[in-house]
Formats: sequence, structure tokens, C-alpha cells
Amino acid sequence: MNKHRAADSSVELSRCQLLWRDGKQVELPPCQLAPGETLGVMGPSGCGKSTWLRWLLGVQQDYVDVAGAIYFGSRRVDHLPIEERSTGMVMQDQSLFPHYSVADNLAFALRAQRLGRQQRQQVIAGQLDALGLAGYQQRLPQQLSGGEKARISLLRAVLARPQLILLDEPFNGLDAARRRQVCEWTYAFLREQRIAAIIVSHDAADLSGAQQRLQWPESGNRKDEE
Ligand SMILES: Nc1ncnc2c1ncn2[C@@H]1O[C@H](COP(=O)(O)OP(=O)(O)OP(=O)(O)O)[C@@H](O)[C@H]1O
Repeated sequence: MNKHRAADSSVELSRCQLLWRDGKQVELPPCQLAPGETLGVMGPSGCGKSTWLRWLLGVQQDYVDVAGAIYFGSRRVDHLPIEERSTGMVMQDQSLFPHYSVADNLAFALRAQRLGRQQRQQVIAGQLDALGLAGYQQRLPQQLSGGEKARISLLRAVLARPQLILLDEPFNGLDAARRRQVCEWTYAFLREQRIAAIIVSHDAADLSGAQQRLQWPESGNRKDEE
């Protein structure tokens, strides 16, 4: 298990303010997620959802100031560097290691769990099977379709078993039947592994398994208030 992960602690996000350089600002309400719980987020294009997720992940973003706190149990993590936050993210552009096979990409995510080689191969084979990708171990990312890449990216992020996982439009590029299947698998896996998650999507059906919802609040303009 990830050494930074406190298995039974909840994720707590304080009220959070995002302030862009051009004066646009938005205030998000506080939120608490128990292990295995998901927050589904919807909002119009360009409102700041990905920016907020990248802040939660710990990415430096010079175009915006963010004031807020993130706690895993009693531990405050928003001042920690990205590698110490036990937070994973699947981005819209799906970043697999291009020169690693599917199996090696997934093995990378499992490294903290210290499984033996055979056990690791079993986990990988079982999960690929569950996602309709049986036998894909030796493929390279360039040999995958967009939808296949999306599923492997998602699998890699959840197999690392972070405390919090951030999914930005994770089911894009899938046909309707596959989208439903991957969506159901994702919620079941997050619940079973007790991983708290935030899922952003423009499609309400993607958020049907989420226990909590956030409709992105209207943004204001600080310059108008001055
Ligand atoms: N690297 C950047 N530099 C400057 N401004 C940026 C940068 N990335 C995003 N922005 C701005 O921040 C605002 C929010 O963008 P963001 O990508 O977070 O929106 P979003 O809600 O995720 O949109 P979408 O649903 O289209 O993905 C937008 O006004 C965008 O132009």
C-alpha cells in the first residue's frame, strides 16, 4: 500500500477560492468525501474545473491564485509537493508512458504495493479482462485506440490506490455501451478500493454513481467589486 495513504481517513476540502489574473473569481463550497465516495462535478466549458483539479493535484499554475486547504484525515496536504500528496489524476489527454507496454504502464502503478511478479501479472490480467481488454499486456500506447487508451489510463491511475483520484472527463472517446460499462466498473472499483474521487464530466449519466454533486458556481469579477 502507498505509504502516504491513511486507509480510513476522509478527504476534506475547505471552502476554496480561485482568482484568475484577469479578475475572474469563483468560490467553491467545502466538501468531505469518505473513502470510496465520489463527488461528481459539472459546469460549462472554461469555468475552471480542470484548473481546480490541477491545483488539487499540486501542479503549479501561474495564471491563477488559489486559496483553500486539503486534508487527508487530520493531515493537511495542500502545501506538499505533488509526489507526496497521494493524489492521482487522469487528464483529458491521457498520458501513458509511450515506450512502455500496457503491462509495464500498469506495473508502474502497482510498484508501491510490493507484489510478487506473478501476483502483479494476475492483478493486471484480471483488471484488463474486467475492462474488455484481455490480452493487451504487450501492446504499446500507440497501438491502442483512443477509447482503449482512456481505459488503460484510468486503470493505471486507480491501481496506484491514491487517497484521492481526480478524473477529468475520463470516459470520453468511448462508444455508448463501452462508456456505460467503464463507468460502472470505475464506481465499483473506487468503492471496493475505498478511494475517494472527484469526477468532472459534461455528461450527467457519467455522474450517476457519484454520492455527491457539485454544480460549478457562477463566477464573479473582483474588479467589479472594487
Ligand atoms: N495555461 C493557462 N494559462 C492561462 N489561462 C489558462 C490556462 N489554462 C486554462 N486557462 C484559463 O482558465 C480558465 C479555466 O480553464 P479550465 O481549463 O480550468 O476550464 P474547464 O472548466 O476545465 O473547461 P472544459 O470543460 O472546457 O475542459 C479559462 O478561462 C482558461 O482560458
